[in-house]
Parts: sequence; C-alpha cells; structure tokens
Amino acid sequence: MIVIPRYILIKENAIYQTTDILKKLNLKNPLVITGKNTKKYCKFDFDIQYYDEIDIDEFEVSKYYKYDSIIGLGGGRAIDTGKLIAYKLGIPFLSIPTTASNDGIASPIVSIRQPSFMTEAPIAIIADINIIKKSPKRLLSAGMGDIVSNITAVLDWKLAHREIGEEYSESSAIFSKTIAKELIDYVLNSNLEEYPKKLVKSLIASGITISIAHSSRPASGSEHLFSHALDHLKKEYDLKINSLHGEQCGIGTIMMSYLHELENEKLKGLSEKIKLSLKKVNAPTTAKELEIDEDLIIEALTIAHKIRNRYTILRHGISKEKAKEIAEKTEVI
Ligand SMILES: NC(=O)C1=CN([C@@H]2O[C@H](COP(=O)(O)OP(=O)(O)OC[C@H]3O[C@@H](n4cnc5c(N)ncnc54)[C@H](O)[C@@H]3O)[C@@H](O)[C@H]2O)C=CC1
Ligand SMILES: O=C(CO)COP(=O)(O)O
Ligand SMILES: [Zn+2]
Repeated sequence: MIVIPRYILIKENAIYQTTDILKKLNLKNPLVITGKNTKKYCKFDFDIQYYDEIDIDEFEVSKYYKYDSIIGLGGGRAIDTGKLIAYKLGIPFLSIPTTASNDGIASPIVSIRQPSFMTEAPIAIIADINIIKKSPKRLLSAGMGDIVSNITAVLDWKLAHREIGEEYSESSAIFSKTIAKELIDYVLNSNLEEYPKKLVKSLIASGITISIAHSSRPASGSEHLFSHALDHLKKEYDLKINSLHGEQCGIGTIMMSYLHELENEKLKGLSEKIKLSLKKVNAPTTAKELEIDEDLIIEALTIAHKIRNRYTILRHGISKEKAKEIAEKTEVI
C-alpha cells in the first residue's frame, strides 16, 4: 500500500494554518513532539513533549491514549521521534519541519537507529518558509547533501538490478534522480535567493519517492551506507562529533560518484559537479570541514557495505588502500 501525504503546504506563514489542517482532518487533540531550540515555534495550545526526554525503548503506549494525532515540529530527530510514536499508537502524524536538513520531513521512514524501518508517511506536511529560512545555515547546507545522495542511490539501485536482479522501478529512479539534478542545476546557476524553498520542495519530493518505491532505495545507496557507518563508529568510539546526516551523505556522494565514474566513462565529471554544488551552499566537502579524523573516514568506507543488506558500488567491501585512494582522489582527505 502506498501512503502519501494528503496536505502539503510549502509557503510563508504556513504554520498558522495548522489548526485549519487539523480541522480538515477531523483531529482535535494532537501531542506536539519538539526540541528545546524549536519549541518557540509551537504557537498552538496543545500538549508538548521534548523528543530527547522520550525513551523510545521504554515507551508506554497507554500514556498517550488521549491524543488523536502527533505533530513532529523541529529538525530530523524531533520529526523521526514523532513519526515513530504516531506509528506505535496507530494515529496520524503531521510533520512541521523547522529546517530542511533531510528528507525525513516527508518520508515514511524512521531512521533514529540503523537499520531504519518503514512506518507511514505524514498525513500532512506544513513547511513554513519563514521559519525554515531563518534556521541555522548549516542545517540548510546539510539538506543539499541528502539531495545529491539521490544521484548515487539511483546509480547503486540500477547496479543492483543489473548485477543481482534486485527489483527496480525506472519511474521511481527517474523521479528521484531528476529531483537532485534540478536542484544541482539551480544551485550552480543562481544567486540562491530561492534556495530554502527549492530545497524543501526537493526534500519533500524525495521523501515521496521513498513512499512510492516502498523502500529508501531511490534516496539511499552507498553514500548513506558511508554516513551510517560513520554514525556507528562515532557511537562505538564514543566520539563527540556533531556532524549532521546530510553533511555526511554529501561527502559520501562525492566519493561514491567517483567510484561509479571509475566504472562508467559516461559519468566522468559527476563527482566534481556534485562537489561544486555542495561548496556553493557551503556544505562541507572534506574530512577537515566535517571535523572528522581521516582514519575514521577510511574505516567507515571499509565497513559501510556491512551496515545493511543493500548491494551497491561497494559490493562486498573495499580495501583500506582503495578507501584511502578514493578519499584522496576526491580530496575528502
Ligand atoms: N526518516 C528519515 O527518512 C530520515 C530521518 N533522519 C533523522 O534525522 C536526524 C538528523 O536530523 P538533523 O535535522 O540533521 O539533526 P537534528 O534533528 O539533530 O537537528 C539539529 C539541531 O538543529 C536544531 N534546529 C532545527 N530547526 C531549528 C531552527 N529552526 N532553529 C534553531 N535550531 C533548529 C535542532 O533542535 C537540533 O538541535 C537523524 O538522527 C535521523 O533521526 C535523517 C535522515 C532521514
Ligand atoms: O536517510 C534516508 C534517505 O535520505 C533514509 O534512508 P536509510 O534507509 O538509509 O535510513
Ligand atoms: Zn538521508
């Protein structure tokens, strides 16, 4: 079953239409899940809970029976936590992103932990451009990394179809790839005035490709494996590095598109173009800018294929030497 959002608002002051949207959906008593930095945008008179005060493992369903819906208001983690709670309770979820850092704002996926899992797409997305425009620049740069990812994700998906016969949808692949190509072209050829709005639209569309494909395949390939591997290592070594999902994916995309170029002459220059688009929005393109040690980048590249059962250009893994070579050639290290 494909579930996609029923209402999508992407405009200035959209947040003030929240109660209208709730009314249209016949919802009266939502619980708002938000963060301490984003609570200020919660102008409505509903109960609030902070996402970082919820233990998703010890989560008691009975405490939430009085709510008929959940609103996730904030960045990726607030939205993911809200989506998960709504799914566990079997009630509708409304996504109110306060920034545009990844496509979780519209996707049916929860990726608080790996492996991520399918839940249900938000019933409504209320993207207030005034709020998003004012969000930290770093988060808006990270969003570009989650969009360029679609390029390598689709190349990987096609490769898996060709080499191991994985089910593949050309329409989902084209949709996903086009979203990325259009944003890259816009970023490289404009003064970025409309960037926040275009980014939000792209991320929402990207989330919808995941709903249609019923898999994150169109938006998550080897570049996401690399990002998930970094998250895994940061936790394992207890490192206090606050690199963002989208930032890591962007750097992963530079390296993975280079790997694809090595196997396909027609892709020559792709990695450089992706890097330029990331640079234009001030997203990090090097380990140093990510504030991650070079050795950690190499280790992540060598373990990325083990993160989940997803066949990509990394196939059954790459050696330490190969990892170093691609990170150096792409000037990530
Ligand atoms: N479901 C999905 O498909 C996906 C979900 N995710 C989720 O997203 C998380 C990462 O999300 P991010 O947004 O990168 O990080 P985050 O959610 O940790 O947010 C970073 C910081 O930005 C703050 N913030 C957000 N909007 C703000 C605003 N307008 N003004 C001031 N501060 C603001 C947040 O409060 C937070 O402190 C992952 O941990 C994962 O749970 C990531 C990718 C895809
Ligand atoms: O981040 C995502 C898509 O951008 C979700 O993908 P994953 O399935 O890799 O968690
Ligand atoms: Zn992502």
